[in-house]
Amino acid sequence: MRAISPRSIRGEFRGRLGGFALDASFSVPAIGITGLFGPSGCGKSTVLRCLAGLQHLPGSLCEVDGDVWQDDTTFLKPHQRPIGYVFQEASLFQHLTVRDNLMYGAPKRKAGSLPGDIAFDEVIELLGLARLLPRAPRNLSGGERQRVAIGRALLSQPKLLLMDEPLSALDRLTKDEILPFLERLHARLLLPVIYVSHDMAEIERLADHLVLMQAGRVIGVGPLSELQSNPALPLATSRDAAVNVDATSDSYDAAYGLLTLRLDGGKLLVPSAPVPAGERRRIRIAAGDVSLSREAPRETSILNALAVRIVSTSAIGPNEVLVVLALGPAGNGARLLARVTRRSWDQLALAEGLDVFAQVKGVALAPERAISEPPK
Ligand SMILES: Nc1ncnc2c1ncn2[C@@H]1O[C@H](COP(=O)(O)OP(=O)(O)OP(=O)(O)O)[C@@H](O)[C@H]1O
Repeated sequence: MRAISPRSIRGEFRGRLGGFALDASFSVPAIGITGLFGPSGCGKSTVLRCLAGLQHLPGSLCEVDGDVWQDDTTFLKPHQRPIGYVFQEASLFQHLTVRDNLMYGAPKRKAGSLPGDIAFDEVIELLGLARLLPRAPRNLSGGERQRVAIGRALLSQPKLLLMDEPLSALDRLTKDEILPFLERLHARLLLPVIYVSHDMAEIERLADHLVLMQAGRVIGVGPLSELQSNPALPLATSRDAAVNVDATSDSYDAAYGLLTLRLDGGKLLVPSAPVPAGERRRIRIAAGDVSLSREAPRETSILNALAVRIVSTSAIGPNEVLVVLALGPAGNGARLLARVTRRSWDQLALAEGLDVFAQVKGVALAPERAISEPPK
């Protein structure tokens, strides 16, 4: 008998849709946000529709947190699956107020009355909806409409929230307005989310885990930073390759406006407004902002020079080398990427396994983000 894994979301979806062949298998933790990422047409929305039961591919498997939604003998219809679904464009009922839209689809019991329920007031507060409650949908901006759609999905008390490119219909400014709301949801709610996007910037801000797709297949599954630093995957070799690392704020130097962040295997100094000690923040370090040196750099204006070990290398084109680095003197801390010229690689006689120094020219600190605890 096949073991059902609690606290995980498992999908094995196979089949043909017209000329498109899907063969996508993954297992991710049933906590936090899992990004489903890949180029247009690779099958992301189809996988989401399979999870929702909107697409039935016989012979497939779907298990969520210990419950079987699909196997050889079971196929739960969409309304039998405890899911919330947020689409690209919010489809609100025009004849209902925002309050009534929010309560549409909510279970008849009082929200918050069962353990694990998301309370009405909490949703209103998290999504900043209080002043919108009496309004009609036609009097809302695109961003406000999408926040209401997210609130409505949450109040249906789902076990899994599916979001299909929820920001892609919005302009840049509106996206930036909504992202902090999504980050707050992520920090405060335990609800697992599968988040489809083809915008890596969104994935980098929100996702804990990633399912990477290409042409109907899953080509990588795992924690975001692991996939970002895997040279066999296209994220690491792309022009704007970067690694996102979760760090903890340490001391703050008010005289220079510099925050010390602790990360697995090292410390970084980042220009920042004051941040209380002990706060978890996500940082982004681009491969192009990391250079290597054999000696500990002295008399340099670069704030951060970290002891690292060279884990692996691969050529990118004829004149560049992608270097995977591990922080810490023992080379077992957080991973970073560096992109150096082949000439520098040869001149410095760099090699895999060597202990060197990584000079980090720029670190982007996420504006404000409490990171949910990783699964036990
Ligand atoms: N019911 C269907 N019949 C035939 N082909 C389909 C059907 N549903 C999806 N497809 C095809 O499957 C492929 C994957 O579509 P899907 O919408 O899942 O991709 P996607 O990765 O979400 O793309 P995008 O980012 O552009 O939304 C596409 O080529 C699409 O035309």
